[in-house]
Amino acid sequence: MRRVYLENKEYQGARSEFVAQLEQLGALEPLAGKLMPIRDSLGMVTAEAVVSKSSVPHYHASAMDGIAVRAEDTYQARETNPVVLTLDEDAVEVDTGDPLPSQFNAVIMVEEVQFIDNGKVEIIAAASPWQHVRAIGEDMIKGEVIIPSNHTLTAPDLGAVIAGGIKDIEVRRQPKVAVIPTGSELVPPGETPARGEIVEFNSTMLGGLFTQWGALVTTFPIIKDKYELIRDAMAKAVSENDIVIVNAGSSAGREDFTAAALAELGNVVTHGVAIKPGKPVILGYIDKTPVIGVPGYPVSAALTAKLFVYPLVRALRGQGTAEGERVKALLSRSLHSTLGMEEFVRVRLGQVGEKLIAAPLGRGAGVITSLVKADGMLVLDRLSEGRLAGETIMVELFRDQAEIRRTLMISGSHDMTLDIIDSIMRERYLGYSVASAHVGSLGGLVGLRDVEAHCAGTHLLDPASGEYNITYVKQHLQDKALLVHLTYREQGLMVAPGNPKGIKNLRSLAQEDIVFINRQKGSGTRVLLDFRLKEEGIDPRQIQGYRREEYTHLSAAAAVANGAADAALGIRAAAKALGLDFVPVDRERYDICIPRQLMDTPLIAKMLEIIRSEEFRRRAKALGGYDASNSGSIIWLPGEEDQDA
Ligand SMILES: Nc1nc2c(c(=O)[nH]1)N[C@H]1C(S)=C(S)[C@@H](COP(=O)(O)OP(=O)(O)OC[C@H]3O[C@@H](n4cnc5c(N)ncnc54)[C@H](O)[C@@H]3O)O[C@H]1N2
Ligand code: MOO
Repeated sequence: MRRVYLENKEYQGARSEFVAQLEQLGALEPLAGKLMPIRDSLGMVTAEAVVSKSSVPHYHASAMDGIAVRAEDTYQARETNPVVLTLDEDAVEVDTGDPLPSQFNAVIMVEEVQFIDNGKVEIIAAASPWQHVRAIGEDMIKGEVIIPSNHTLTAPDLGAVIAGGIKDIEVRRQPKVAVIPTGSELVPPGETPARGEIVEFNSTMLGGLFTQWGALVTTFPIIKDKYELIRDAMAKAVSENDIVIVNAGSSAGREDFTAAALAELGNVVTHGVAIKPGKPVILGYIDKTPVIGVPGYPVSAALTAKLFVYPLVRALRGQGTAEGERVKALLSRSLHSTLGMEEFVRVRLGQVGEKLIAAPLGRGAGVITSLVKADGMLVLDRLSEGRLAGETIMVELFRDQAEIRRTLMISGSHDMTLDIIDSIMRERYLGYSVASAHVGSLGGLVGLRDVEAHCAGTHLLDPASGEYNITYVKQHLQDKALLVHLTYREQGLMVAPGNPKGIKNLRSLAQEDIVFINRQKGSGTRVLLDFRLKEEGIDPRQIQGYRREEYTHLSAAAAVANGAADAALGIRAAAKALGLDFVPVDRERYDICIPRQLMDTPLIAKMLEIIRSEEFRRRAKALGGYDASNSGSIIWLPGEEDQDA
C-alpha cells in the first residue's frame, strides 16, 4: 500500500513547534564542556567563563623607550628653565616593556631628553605622574572575567586567554551530526553515472555546511532505497550522534521511506512545510535525538538544513539564534510565487548608484549552481502572489557589501561572451565580477531608464530599417544612454550532425519533412526569424513547428539534439556546444547600452578596458560564430549622426 501524507504547515509555526518539542525532551540543552588546549579552541564555544590567572601587565611597565623619573622632580622644567637630572640617581634609562624601578613613577620619551656629559640629562618639560607607564592590570586584573560563558572564540580571544596565564579551557563538545545519503540511483563521487544514475554530492555539501556551523560530521555510505536498510542506518546513526540527517526519500515517491522508518523508530513531528523549495522536509526525533529528513534536491537540502538544522546546531553549541544580515534591494524583474508558500529565491546583487539591485537566479530546487552564484536570498511571503520588477524587497546577504559593490550588473539579453567578460574581470581585478540578469533585450533597455543595471546587452533588429539597436535605444532612453559594440554573432539553423535532412536555408523550413522549433515572441532571435521570413516571402504557416517555442538558444539546440526537431534558429556557439551542425543565416549585432551618467564609473571603465582587449576578442572567437574584432567601439552617441560599426 502506498500511503501519501504530506502536510503543508506554515513555516514559522512548524519550526517553533519542532523546537518546542525538542526543548521539552531536553534535546536542545547546550552540550557539556571539556578541557581543551587553548590553541585548538578557535571557533569553539566556552562552557564556562574564563577568569584571568594573573594581571596584565603584572608589573608597572615602561610604555616607551626613554628615562624613568619621579614626576615631582620635573615640575619646574620649562624651555627657559631646563631641569638637569643625574642618571642612576634621579633617573634611569628604560626601554619599552621594562619594569619601572619602584622609586620612579613616570617615563619621559627619549626624543624629549637631551643627554649631556657626565651622566647628566636635561629636560625642558614637566612629566605628569604615570605618564608612559602601563600600570599593573591595565589590560586585565587577576580574577577578572576575560571571556564570558557561551562565547564563540575568536583569534584575539585566544591571545587574551593565554595572556591571562591560561593553557586549557572548558569548551563545549561539538555536536556530532550524521549525514545519511539515500537513493538507489546514487553512485559515489568520481564514478561515471549511467542514465538514471546520479553522482552523490549532497552529503559533501551538507557535511560542509555542518562543519562550517561547528559540528563534527560523520557521513554514511550511500544507503539504497530499501526500507529496512534506511531504518537500520537511522538507528545506528541515532545511537552515535546528536543530530541525524537523512537525505532524500522525503517526498511521496514509491521509494520514499524516510518518514515511515522514522515513525517506526521514533516520532514524526511534521512531514511537509509550506516552503519552496523544501516542502517535503521531515522533522522528528528518536529518543532524544533530532532526526531531520531533508529533501533530495540539492537546493531544498541546503535550504532546509539552514532553516531547521542550523538552529539545532547552534542550540547544542550554546549559541543564540542567528539571523543573517538583511538589506533592502530592488527586484530586477517580476517574480510570481505560489500563494500559501513561503518561497526562497537566490539572487545576485549589484550596487548601481544608490540602489542595490537583486537579480533572481534559477529557481529550480535541483539547480545547485544557483547556490554557488548567490550573493543573497530573498523570501516571497506566503501571503503574496509575487513581486513586481522595481519593488523593494529584503535580501539576506551571503557576501559582504564591499564585494557586492565590485559587481558589474549587466541586464538585457544574455550572451555567452558576457561570461568571458566575467572571467577576465575576475582574473584582472581581484574581487571584481560580473552578474548578468537576463530580462531580454527590450527589458534591459527599459530597466536602464531607471538605472537598474550598469548596462544592458541588446540585439534588437528594427524590421523597418534592417538596423540593430539604435532605434530602440532612442525610443526608450532618448539621449540618456549610448551604445558600445560588443560582437557580431552568427545566427543560423542548428541541425543534427551531418545535416541528414540536407537543410540549406530558411526556405528548407517550408519542406513537408522538416520539423522546426521556434524561439519565444519578443526574443531577438524570433524578431530576426520573422523579419527574414517576410523578406524571403515565406509564410510561417508553411513551417511545421513554428508555434512550438523554446526560451534559450541552448534549449532550442537541445530539442534538435534529442530529435524533437530537425532545425532551430540559434547562435553558432549553442550549436557547437551541443555538437550540432550549423547552417549560417545571418550575422547580428550585439551591443551594450550604457547610461551616460555611469560612463565614468570604475566598473564601466573596467568593462570597456576588457572588451577592447585582444584577450577578449580571442576568447570570443574561440566560442565559434563570434566576430568581436571591433568590440568596444562606440556605435552610437546621443546627439551624433547615426553610425554603424
Ligand atoms: N508527487 C510529488 N512528487 C514530489 C513532491 C511532492 O510533493 N509530490 N515533492 C517534490 C519536491 S518539492 C522535492 S524537493 C522532491 C524531494 O524528493 P525526495 O526528498 O523524496 O528526494 P528524491 O526523490 O529521492 O530525490 C530528488 C532528486 O535529488 C537527487 N538526489 C537525492 N539525493 C542526492 C544526493 N545525495 N546527491 C545528489 N543528488 C541527490 C535525486 O537523484 C533526485 O534527482 O520531490 C518532488 N516530488
Ligand atoms: O520543495 Mo521541493 O524542495 O521545491 O524541490
